This record gives sequence, structure tokens and C-alpha cells, in this order.
Amino acid sequence: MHIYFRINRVIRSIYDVTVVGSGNWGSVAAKLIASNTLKLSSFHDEVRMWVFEETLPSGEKLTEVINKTNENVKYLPGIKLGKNVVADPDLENAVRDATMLVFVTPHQFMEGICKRLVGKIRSDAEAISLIKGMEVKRDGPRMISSLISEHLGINCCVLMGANIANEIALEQFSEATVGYRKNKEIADKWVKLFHTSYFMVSCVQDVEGVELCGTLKNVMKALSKLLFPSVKDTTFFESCGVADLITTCCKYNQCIYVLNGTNYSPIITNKQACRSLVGGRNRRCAEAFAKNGGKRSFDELETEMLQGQKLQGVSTAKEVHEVLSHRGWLEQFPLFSTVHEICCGRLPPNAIVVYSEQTPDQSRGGSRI
Ligand SMILES: NC(=O)C1=CN([C@@H]2O[C@H](COP(=O)(O)OP(=O)(O)OC[C@H]3O[C@@H](n4cnc5c(N)ncnc54)[C@H](O)[C@@H]3O)[C@@H](O)[C@H]2O)C=CC1
Ligand SMILES: O=C(CO)COP(=O)(O)O
Repeated sequence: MHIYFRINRVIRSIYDVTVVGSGNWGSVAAKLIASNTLKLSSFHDEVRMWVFEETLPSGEKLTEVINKTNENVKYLPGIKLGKNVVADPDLENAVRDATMLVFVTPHQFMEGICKRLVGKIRSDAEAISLIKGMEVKRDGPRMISSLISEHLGINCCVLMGANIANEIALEQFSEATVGYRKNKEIADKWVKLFHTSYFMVSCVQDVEGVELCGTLKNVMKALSKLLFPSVKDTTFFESCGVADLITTCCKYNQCIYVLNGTNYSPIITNKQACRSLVGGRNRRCAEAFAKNGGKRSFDELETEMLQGQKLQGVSTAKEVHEVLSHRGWLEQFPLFSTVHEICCGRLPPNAIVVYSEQTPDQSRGGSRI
């Protein structure tokens, strides 16, 4: 029976989708995809979702509860994922038949995951990364899409944009950009898999540009282009660019921004959403950090405020700092250096408005205070 289905799928080119990751965004991605696989004949209905298994305070396994209730009670409570989402705690089993692999875990776990997957996936599989972050190696930065491609020998697109998982879960309007390397047909397939009436997806031929926009929160076009000269200027005007920057920094995201002279003013479009949502996790934790004058560390705030969800901003600031330091570029990018120094408690939060035009060494000297 299994062989019949497998042959049938190959003959009719029906794609099998597995989502590797089941946090806040991972669970919402599975929900989005599952609503589409039911409608589109080119995809197998079932969407497998790999769950990093954990035991809940009730003593039950998270995977069992997801499969029983159709909800990720820890990372996305109150939202039904769709009955065709199947949670699987066995990584190898989850990816075995997949022809489309969606990677969406915190970036610090990806190297370990990739190593476990070597030789365990189909050679014709295509991948996409929804992950923000980079790895730093001695010879420089490595984006997560490259990590996936290099370890697994498969093509990897990326998807980043103006989106906050909790808002997409409530089917509030959001958007994203798919970045692809060469094959537009594959990018179109990813667009089809993610696009819904409330989640608008488009694609551009610029993997590094899209991924750096998501990772660096778009603020450093100059650094992106220094690292990868192929990055296109136009990518910064896609959803992964300026729109994601606004979304990431904004407390209330259900707003339309109107250009008023040279300023953008927000018009709140959904008051109900605004009462229940307070923007992204990095923004929320950064606000708490600043309000405490930097006295409570990001690690402490992450544990207390996010209950298992992970911040990517603090480790990305450290990774960017390592790259800048290794390449001798610290002086060119004082904003990034200052952000890192604040995150590690070596400068107070208000240093962001004082020191961002000078190097950390100058700023420790206090010349501009
Ligand atoms: N949440 C959001 O709104 C958005 C998130 N992203 C990005 O998506 C990526 C994934 O984030 P989320 O799904 O929100 O995750 P999350 O931060 O909500 O959840 C943490 C996840 O890590 C898993 N985990 C913990 N220890 C692990 C280990 N040792 N090995 C493997 N997994 C482990 C947990 O089981 C959980 O699934 C991040 O790079 C994030 O920046 C991108 C856009 C929006
Ligand atoms: O990436 C985001 C918006 O695109 C928001 O991420 P966080 O919730 O992790 O801050």
C-alpha cells in the first residue's frame, strides 16, 4: 500500500511536505501550509511537523498532545493547526519521504539538526528556510540557507517578511518574500504552498539579500552588500526589507502607515488585535530590558517572558560583532557594535542614542557623554 502511494506520488509529482520545527512560527507555518495542501492537488494533504519532544507540566508528551488536540499547547496555544498536521518526534522519520522541507527552528540548533539529517533525506528534496540568523565560522559568516545546502546537498530557498507568527495565526494580514537562487519554478511552488488570502507571498531572485534582510532586521544595507556583493538594492523594498523592519519594531502591527510629508504615521486598523498583540518577541524583551535599565539580562527576560520561545536578536548581534571584528570593520558599523555591547551589559541601554556614531572603544572612553 505504502509503495503504491509512493509510486503514485512520483508519477503524478505530488509533493510531500515536512516542517522541521514546531515553535511559534513553525506551528503557524504548518497551519498555513496545511490549509493549502488540502486545496492544491499537487501536494499530499498530510503535513508532517517535527517536534523537539518535551514533557509538559501535566506529564504528557508535547507531540501526543498536539496530535490529540490539534493544537501546539506550548508554543501556539488556542490555535487549531488543521487535522492534516501530524506531529512527529522522530526527526529521521519525519523527513524520510519529504520532497519539500521547511526549516523553521531557532538558528542555534540548525547545525546539529543538519548533521543528524545527512544521508537521511531524499536526494530530490527541495528546502526553504524561515530562520533568521547566521553562523560564524573562521572564514566568515555562513547564512542558514547555505548551512542547509552544504550539509544536505540540496537547493535551499528562504522566506522572510513583514510577519509576526501570532498575527498570522489569527489570520491578520501579513506578507513575505521568497528568495530563490536560480530556479523560478521552485520559487513559485513555495509561493503556492504558503500564499493565502491573508498571507501575501511574492518572490525575488536574491537568496542572500532576503536572508540578510531578515537576519539583520534590514538596517544595514551596506553590511549586506559588503558581505555579499550580489545582494540587490531592490530587495530592500520587498516585504523582507523595509516592511519587515517596521513590523519588527512596531508595538502594534495592525496599522497602516501613511506618508505624511516626510514621516510615516500609523493608522491603527484593528483595535481588537492591538489590544491582544504587542509585536515581536525581540521588541518586547528589548522594551523590558531598557525599562529595567539593563539590570536584568536578556537570558533572564527570555526565560521569564517567552516560556521556551527563543530570542534570535541577541545571538545575532554577537555573531555580527564577531564578523565585524574578524574583518576589521568595527569602526564602519558603530550601531551594530553598540547593540552588541548593550546586549552583553557592557554599555547601558541609552548608549544606543549616544554611541552609535562611534566605536565601542571611543564610547567606553566616554568622549561623547
Ligand atoms: N515567531 C515569529 O514571529 C517569527 C519567527 N521567525 C524565525 O523563525 C525561527 C524559529 O522560531 P519559532 O518557530 O518562533 O521558535 P520559538 O522560539 O517559538 O520556539 C523555540 C523552538 O525551539 C525548540 N527547541 C528547543 N531546544 C531545542 C533543541 N535543542 N534542538 C532543536 N529544537 C529545540 C523548541 O521545541 C521550540 O520548538 C527563528 O529563527 C525566528 O527568528 C521568523 C519570522 C517570524
Ligand atoms: O521576525 C520577526 C518579524 O519578522 C519577529 O520576530 P521575533 O518575534 O522573534 O522578534
